[in-house]
Amino acid sequence: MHSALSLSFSQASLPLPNRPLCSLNAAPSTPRSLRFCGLRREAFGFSPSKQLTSCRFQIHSRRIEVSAAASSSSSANGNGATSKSFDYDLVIIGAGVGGHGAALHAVEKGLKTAIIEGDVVGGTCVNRGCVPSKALLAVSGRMRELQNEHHMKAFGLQVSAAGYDRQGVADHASNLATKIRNNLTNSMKALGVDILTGFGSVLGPQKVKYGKVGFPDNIITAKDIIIATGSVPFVPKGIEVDGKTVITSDHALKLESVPEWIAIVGSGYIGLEFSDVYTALGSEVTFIEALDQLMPGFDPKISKLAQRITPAKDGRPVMIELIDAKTKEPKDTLEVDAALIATGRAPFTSGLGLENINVATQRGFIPVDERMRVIDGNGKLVPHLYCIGDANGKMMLAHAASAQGISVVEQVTGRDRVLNHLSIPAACFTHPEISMVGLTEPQAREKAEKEGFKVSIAKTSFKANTKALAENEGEGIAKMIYRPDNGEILGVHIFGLHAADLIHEASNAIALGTRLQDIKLAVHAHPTLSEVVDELFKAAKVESTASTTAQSVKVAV
Ligand SMILES: Cc1cc2nc3c(=O)[nH]c(=O)nc-3n(C[C@H](O)[C@H](O)[C@H](O)COP(=O)(O)OP(=O)(O)OC[C@H]3O[C@@H](n4cnc5c(N)ncnc54)[C@H](O)[C@@H]3O)c2cc1C
Ligand SMILES: NC(=O)c1ccc[n+]([C@@H]2O[C@H](COP(=O)([O-])OP(=O)(O)OC[C@H]3O[C@@H](n4cnc5c(N)ncnc54)[C@H](O)[C@@H]3O)[C@@H](O)[C@H]2O)c1
Repeated sequence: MHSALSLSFSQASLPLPNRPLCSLNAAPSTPRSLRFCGLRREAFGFSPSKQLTSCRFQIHSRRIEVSAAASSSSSANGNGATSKSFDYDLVIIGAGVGGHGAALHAVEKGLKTAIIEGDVVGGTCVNRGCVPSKALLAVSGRMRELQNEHHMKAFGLQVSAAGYDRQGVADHASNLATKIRNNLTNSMKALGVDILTGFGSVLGPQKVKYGKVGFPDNIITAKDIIIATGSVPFVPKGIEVDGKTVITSDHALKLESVPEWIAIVGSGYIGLEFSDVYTALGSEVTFIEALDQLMPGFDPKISKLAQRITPAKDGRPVMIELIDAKTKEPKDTLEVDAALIATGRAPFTSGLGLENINVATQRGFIPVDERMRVIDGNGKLVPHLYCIGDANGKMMLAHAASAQGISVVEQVTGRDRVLNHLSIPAACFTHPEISMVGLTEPQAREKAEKEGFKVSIAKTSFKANTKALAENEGEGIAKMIYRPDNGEILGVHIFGLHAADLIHEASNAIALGTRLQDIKLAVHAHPTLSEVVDELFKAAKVESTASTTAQSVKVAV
């Protein structure tokens, strides 16, 4: 498998420590225009700016700061009584979406639960991730539509020049983050989860301390402990982030400026979503990607299509070779107004006291088994200790963190549950959206070759979908990879209007083991976008000897 695929969307996106920018060699077969030592320029939007400012790089490391004195809220109704020997049944370190999901489920299961937070409730997703970025993307979607005269005319609409107030857009993002943060906090308080403020660490088996620097530590015991400490932006060595001209997503989400020309280093989720925002607000965006293709984690068909229609004002993406792959000679210097470093996320696991329980991290990630149980330095499971979310690196997505938390609570309350990560959907909220679940085609073919089964592909487009056409959004495709011998869905990839919502029919089918020969008989309302997925299922050619879901798969109840 090509190394690019190891950074798959459906797998952990490992940051690449100590990897200098542009240090990767492209595959020898790569065409000349793509042969660069991992550095490629792709300009979308306006033609290159003439007036450019050099970026200065400085090293900056980020630490979570304890924001408030250690305190505990009183336990209200709903939070169960613990067994006598422990302060709590469950203590969670980190109140991001993973910790929050686990806490709510724990209370539902009757566990006396506490959650320790060293910064603000909601973690990355709510404060510096999913939530504010989707608010910015909601604005970029509308801007795109209003700016697209052709699109508007096709509806018979006339719109005068669209404009925006930068601070107003920024406020929309920060207001939404505040609102969701309050919702999260209130939901835990209402159920009686004790929210303990301070930096938490593991003192020993079933023992945790938390507190603020300079204050005495609070020590609590728990029958089970979940580490859910998340991640921070990963910045490759040698790049200095100043928060103004060289920024990470933490800064970009505040939208303190809209640079005329911005280089985005890394073409993963963050790079793509911010390119959507910046281009809609008038910036020229240039991608710099270390691997030999843009969007290396996506199914190749989808990434090709997405690149082709990434909005470009002049319709011509510019591609410039910067460094020779073989000689490593610099070919060009890129001078831009700002650079967004979107090269992955690093786990935030330092200071957790892992040495007290003989746990060694792997590139910062906490090693866990398929049940999120922490593995120690001797390869043994640490009793009563779990790690969920970005900190274990299995799948750096908000809903994956939460689902892992729920699966841990299920286990500690006596119901064994192994989460199928191949059934967890992912979506990139660009315009149009991109979504996926399961394997990409190259991954599926590799697996098929190893395990000796056949792979088939079904494709449909949005072009014939009535709802999409009514919206003048006929550009888009859906692709499914499946086994013709038994009707198993291996992967689904959608690119088009509301792709992020459409993927769930496929992800639920994978999670429940539903086979194509059954789901293709299900009925979809007309006219809806979900008919795109219906068509995809109906297009599958499953061998007549394949048994139905009920006979072939045991669905857990
Ligand atoms: C720009 C951006 C956009 C994103 N968009 C999406 C999206 O649209 N959809 C999606 O699914 N995912 C998205 N993600 C990813 C998502 O935010 C993460 O996968 C998710 O937040 C991980 O949740 P978590 O609970 O593991 O960690 P986090 O959300 O990072 O939370 C960890 C919490 O633990 C606290 N903490 C850390 N150490 C300690 C300690 N020792 N003691 C006490 N507290 C501690 C932190 O302060 C933090 O509050 C996005 C990420 C970014 C950066
Ligand atoms: N919509 C969403 O669900 C969403 C949105 C944003 C972020 N996220 C999550 O946040 C995580 C971080 O996102 P991300 O986009 O930073 O990471 P990513 O892993 O998705 O993409 C990083 C990209 O940077 C490239 N890269 C790495 N080092 C480089 C270097 N030195 N020079 C040039 N390119 C380099 C990689 O090849 C890769 O293409 C992701 O794992 C994702 O799960 C999810």
